[in-house]
Amino acid sequence: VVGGTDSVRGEWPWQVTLQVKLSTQRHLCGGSIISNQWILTAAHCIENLENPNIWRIYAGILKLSEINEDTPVFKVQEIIVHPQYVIAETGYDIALMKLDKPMNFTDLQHPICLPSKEETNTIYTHCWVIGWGYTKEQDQVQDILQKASVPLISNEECQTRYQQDRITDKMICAGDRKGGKDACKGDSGGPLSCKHEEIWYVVGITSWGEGCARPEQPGVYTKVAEYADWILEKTM
Ligand SMILES: O=C1CSc2cc(C(=O)N[C@@H](Cc3ccccc3)C(=O)NCCc3cc(Cl)ccc3-n3cnnn3)ccc2N1
Repeated sequence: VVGGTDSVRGEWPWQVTLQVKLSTQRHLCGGSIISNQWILTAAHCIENLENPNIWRIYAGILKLSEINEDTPVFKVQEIIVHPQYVIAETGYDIALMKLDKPMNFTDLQHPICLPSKEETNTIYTHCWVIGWGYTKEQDQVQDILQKASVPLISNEECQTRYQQDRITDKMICAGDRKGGKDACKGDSGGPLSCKHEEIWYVVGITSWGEGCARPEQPGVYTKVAEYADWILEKTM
């Protein structure tokens, strides 16, 4: 996250770190707890990594350095990638991971609400991008979970910022016109979390953008409300 600050332990209890164990193990993407056995993330995180056995998921984490062999870890039983996904820039950048065992909810790890498809016209005014990603375009993954508040922008304005791409109604954009706050490498798959009438919703999934926090280049997120039916169909 560019332009963010350190989160407090327990501030984003739905945020998980999705890690890949090959010769070494490393944080690759963020994800959101949406039920005791399902994690919501981005389809692009799974590209060429479709084997469920290489994934390790950690919940209730503030600092990546707190993870060690004794840290409770979840393995993945099943990965479901949206069938229409090709690349992030053309949308359908959404995937589900089924945990190998149901998670016990605690103050530090519990789900975020899914927006319902009727809520595709709710005006969210209190949205945050969260992650362990870079804090500038050339950087490294951060130890402490970062947070930055970002304003949602209209698809019409977002389309003017991305003339080479089609900003569809299943995408949602966020960022200040002057730049300065945004997701960046390592944040993708994580939630764009918005508080509405005292309840938090995963309004977006961190997907793509032209650079990080550049002026007039907002972050582009998968609009979760547009996939409510798909998510329920796959997880119920
Ligand atoms: O230990 C390490 C060091 S290197 C490293 C890189 C990445 C990475 O590139 N992630 C990409 C996505 C990705 C995931 C898996 C494989 C390949 C790529 C990302 O987050 N991409 C974020 C995309 C993005 C989204 C928004 Cl909303 C706004 C701006 C951007 N960015 C534009 N340019 N950079 N970020 C993830 C984990 C990593 N772990």
